[in-house]
Amino acid sequence: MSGILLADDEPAFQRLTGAWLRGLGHEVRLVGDGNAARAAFAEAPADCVLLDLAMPPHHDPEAGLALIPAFAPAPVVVMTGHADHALALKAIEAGAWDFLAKPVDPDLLRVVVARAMERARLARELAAARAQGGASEDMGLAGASVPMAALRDLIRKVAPTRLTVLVLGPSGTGKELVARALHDLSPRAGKAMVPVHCGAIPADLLESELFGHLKGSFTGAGVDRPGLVEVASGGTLFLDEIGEMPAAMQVKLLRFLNDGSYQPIGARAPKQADVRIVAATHRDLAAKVADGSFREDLYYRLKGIVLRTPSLDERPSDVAPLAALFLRRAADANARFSPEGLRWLVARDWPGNVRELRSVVESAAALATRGATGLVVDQPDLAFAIGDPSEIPAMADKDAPGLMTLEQELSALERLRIEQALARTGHNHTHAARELGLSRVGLLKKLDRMGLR
Ligand SMILES: Nc1ncnc2c1ncn2[C@@H]1O[C@H](COP(=O)(O)OP(=O)(O)OP(=O)(O)O)[C@@H](O)[C@H]1O
Repeated sequence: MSGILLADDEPAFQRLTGAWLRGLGHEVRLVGDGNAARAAFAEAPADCVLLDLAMPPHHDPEAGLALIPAFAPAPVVVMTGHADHALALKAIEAGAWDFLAKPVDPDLLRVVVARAMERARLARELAAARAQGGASEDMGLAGASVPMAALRDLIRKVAPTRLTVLVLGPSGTGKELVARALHDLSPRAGKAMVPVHCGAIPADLLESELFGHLKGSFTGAGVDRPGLVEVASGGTLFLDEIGEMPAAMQVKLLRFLNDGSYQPIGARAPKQADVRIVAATHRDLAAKVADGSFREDLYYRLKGIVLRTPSLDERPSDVAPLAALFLRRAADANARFSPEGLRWLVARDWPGNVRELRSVVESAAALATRGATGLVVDQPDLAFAIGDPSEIPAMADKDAPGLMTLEQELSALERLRIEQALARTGHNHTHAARELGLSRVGLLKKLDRMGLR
């Protein structure tokens, strides 16, 4: 059984929300308290868990927070009272995937659940691919170009060691996939690989996130919580966006790298963990060292082994095979590009690299027409997916610039900017909203208005 597990103690909310989600085609199981939720999940995991934080038997949000890890690896969406922003933040810190304020807006619920289900689907696909091929020949890193083959060779050499690795390369070039491959090809493959996005966690939470805390060590620390280094024990800790790590944490990380010791917040004695560190950034770390925002000693400690992920314009021969791979994954084995579509893909620049290519191909696959021989993705589908009206024959009229009113032109521009931000951020609404200077809710409203959700 998969689908959604909805845990909430209000019968009316359960009934209405359950019915709404079922109406959207999801399978939904309903439970009314924390213990039942844990038991239901243990019996049959769900793709996504919707969790009210203050349920019987404790009616205590801290107890609700403590439940979250029991649902791993399913994404957990917590539901909190309207004014409970601090609680929502704690829930995210405790590993929740997203949160919804009550009363829950049904449209927001639909989007949040769709995102969570998508994540679960990707995790399943990945697990299936791994189970099929173990560490497959291309290690999940597609591309036959010379730089990619060289990168895979290096990964094969470095993976079995326990050396710290720094992965450098532009955004969207597969740095996280490299970390994953290093882990999967190492003797640590049976243990966890724990990714931490150093830039996404507020500076004052990062220490507790990484090293854990003891109950009562700061306001809100209601229970002892192990840090991610402990969760990753025996495995790999992937520190993404290491360049964003606050200065105070850099010192503590250096100590951990040097002798494997760390101190949970509130603990009297240091602890030890056996963790391999893989760090990554798209930033110029040397420049950060020069301007004083990154510690030189940590930089040299990390820089022992550096792997570089090449941008797509350094390996144009990979564009077509990667696009074909993403299209097969998004649709089916018979899906293909029209010759014009393929030419367009290969001829353009991909500043957002593989992430952008993947997102454009996936959106275009959803828009494309299915003919007798299968799905054919044509150039206008791709141009529309990338949000460039000037490249869509039906919309572009370069000889008649006066045809669009100012309002039409502005809304086309607005749509273009939004679609580009979505493509760049892999359809992450929070990141796209930040990039556009909008609130997440503001962005979602615009997406609704434009029919883009
Ligand atoms: N060589 C590749 N083969 C298949 N998929 C790839 C490849 N490179 C990147 N991708 C896909 O592109 C997307 C971005 O990859 P990833 O998150 O690893 O990039 P990144 O370099 O870590 O980006 P950022 O610096 O923004 O965190 C993911 O969906 C990933 O699966």
